[in-house]
Amino acid sequence: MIEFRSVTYGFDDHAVLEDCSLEIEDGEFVLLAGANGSGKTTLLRHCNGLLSPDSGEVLVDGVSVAENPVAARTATGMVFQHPRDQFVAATVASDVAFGPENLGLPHAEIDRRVEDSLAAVNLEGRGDERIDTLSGGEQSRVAIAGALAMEPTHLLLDEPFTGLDEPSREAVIERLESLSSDGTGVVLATHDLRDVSRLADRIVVMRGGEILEDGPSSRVLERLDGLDVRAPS
Ligand SMILES: Nc1ncnc2c1ncn2[C@@H]1O[C@H](COP(=O)(O)OP(=O)(O)OP(=O)(O)O)[C@@H](O)[C@H]1O
Repeated sequence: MIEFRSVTYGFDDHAVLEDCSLEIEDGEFVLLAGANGSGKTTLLRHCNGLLSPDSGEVLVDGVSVAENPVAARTATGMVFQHPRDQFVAATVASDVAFGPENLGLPHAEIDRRVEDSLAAVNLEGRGDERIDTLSGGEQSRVAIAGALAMEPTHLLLDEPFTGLDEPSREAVIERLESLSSDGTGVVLATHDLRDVSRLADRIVVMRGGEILEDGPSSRVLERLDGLDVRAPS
């Protein structure tokens, strides 16, 4: 479980998160919705210790992220909005393998995870390519594969569909759907709820650093007017 307890956070003097409290159960599929600048990315970055609250606390599986960021990072696989920020190796397969290698897994298991994760994002057979020769959308898919390969309890994705073409978007949605039905928790930050709202158990809407709505998808979808979120048509 991921728990935010009264989390407040600011950049300089500018408050970005205000008293955010949220509990995300294992296996839940949660859409974190909100306009640009509403605080979604900032909230997600607290789950793995990239940011620490000015006040309040974030816990993953009952353990404070501030006290044990390594445990939090193992349990929560994060896909950043700008994938270039997260690459650590030169080629596709070596980047995707990096996380599982750090977990000390056997080679055969690492190879299996790399292969499965690349297939999930339509990049099978492209493991030897250099990341800096890929398009932006392909790089996004490598970043998603890297998080999938960690087989985390919760997968956290920040606007993962930006720049993806339709087949890749569909492949990723399909993969999220199957991961979710296999019990992986998914938290997907987006301002565009098309295609994904049907997958979610719950929608949390942020505005101005506050949690404005939090409830079952069907109920929240009826309350999106004026929240600058693109609703499913
Ligand atoms: N490094 C930073 N320094 C100063 N202010 C920042 C920084 N990162 C984010 N902010 C500010 O925090 C607020 C929330 O930003 P955040 O990126 O969390 O929003 P978001 O909902 O994820 O938006 P988007 O959909 O555009 O990614 C914005 O006002 C933004 O300008």
